[in-house]
Amino acid sequence: MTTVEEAAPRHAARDEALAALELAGVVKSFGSQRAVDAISWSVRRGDFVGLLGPNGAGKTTLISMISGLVKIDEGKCRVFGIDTAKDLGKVKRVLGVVPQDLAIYPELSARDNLRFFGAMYGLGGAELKDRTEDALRRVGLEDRAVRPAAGKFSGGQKRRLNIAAALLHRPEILILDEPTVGIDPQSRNFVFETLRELNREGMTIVYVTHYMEEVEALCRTVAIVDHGRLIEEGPLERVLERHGSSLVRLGLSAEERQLAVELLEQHPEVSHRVLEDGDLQIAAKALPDAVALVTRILTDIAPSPETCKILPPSLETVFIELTGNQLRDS
Ligand SMILES: Nc1ncnc2c1ncn2[C@@H]1O[C@H](COP(=O)(O)OP(=O)(O)OP(=O)(O)O)[C@@H](O)[C@H]1O
Repeated sequence: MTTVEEAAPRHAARDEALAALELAGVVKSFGSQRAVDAISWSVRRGDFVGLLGPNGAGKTTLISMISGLVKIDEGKCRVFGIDTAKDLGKVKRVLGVVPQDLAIYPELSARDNLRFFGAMYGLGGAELKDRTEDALRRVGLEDRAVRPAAGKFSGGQKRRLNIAAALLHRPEILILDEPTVGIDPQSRNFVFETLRELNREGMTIVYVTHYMEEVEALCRTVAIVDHGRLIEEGPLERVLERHGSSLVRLGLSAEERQLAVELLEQHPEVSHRVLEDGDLQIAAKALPDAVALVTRILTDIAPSPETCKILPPSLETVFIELTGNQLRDS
């Protein structure tokens, strides 16, 4: 039997300069809706990238195109230089995907699940045994290898098993779609540590989520999608520097808001915007600028606002500044 390593594309391992992932003008429509709208994006080899966006932004569609589950309407996708439209078989040997939906057999033990998935990748004998045990160790399920059946696992344990299944063929790039939705804190920590370890060993990781704090905790690079478009990307620190304003949100009456807007219009050093819910949002690169104006609003115009919220620069304020919305459903 040909092992996965024997069959892996040698050029992918040789050429260090190759991007792990390259998308060029990728489009996917469902009926009249463009779920993915001309996304061009590149992921460096060895990077740990957070792909961040609200529900419905197009994240799952995008990764389904990368893994060949969904056909690309327009554009090109390459994984380590291999075109997914031309040679999906080779792509699958270097790509691991952990889907949002669990793909495990509930009546089988964790070990038997992994042996089954490993056999599907063409693994067998001692190699399959070693890799199964390694995958169980990495996700912290060694003591649950035999009992109970996977169907009796907690939600977090099932997700960890799902991750283990994607590691068996030792992919060079791993894409995880919302791997921590609905899991307990212990499993979440395990998932985080597993991913950090894999990345330290050189695996490129794309972590898809709508939890900004997870991207801040884990990733070096961030890509933000909204309404099917890539609206920002780059090293986390640089993105925070570029857009990470301090924000103040004030809940005011219509009359107070009108007076506050008139005051703010005289101060171009801070930007302002009336949000969909009627709150007034004030953004400034330098927090003292915002505080000085907010203090004037609170003393002269609205001594008792309904709400007053201050947000220091974070991915949340980046997202709000870029889209005018909070990350929905987060
Ligand atoms: N098979 C499909 N048929 C029709 N519309 C679809 C299909 N798959 C996705 N969509 C639509 O495309 C848009 C993007 O969906 P997608 O699942 O890619 O977003 P997402 O960012 O992954 O969101 P979530 O975090 O909720 O999974 C949504 O409006 C969704 O309803």
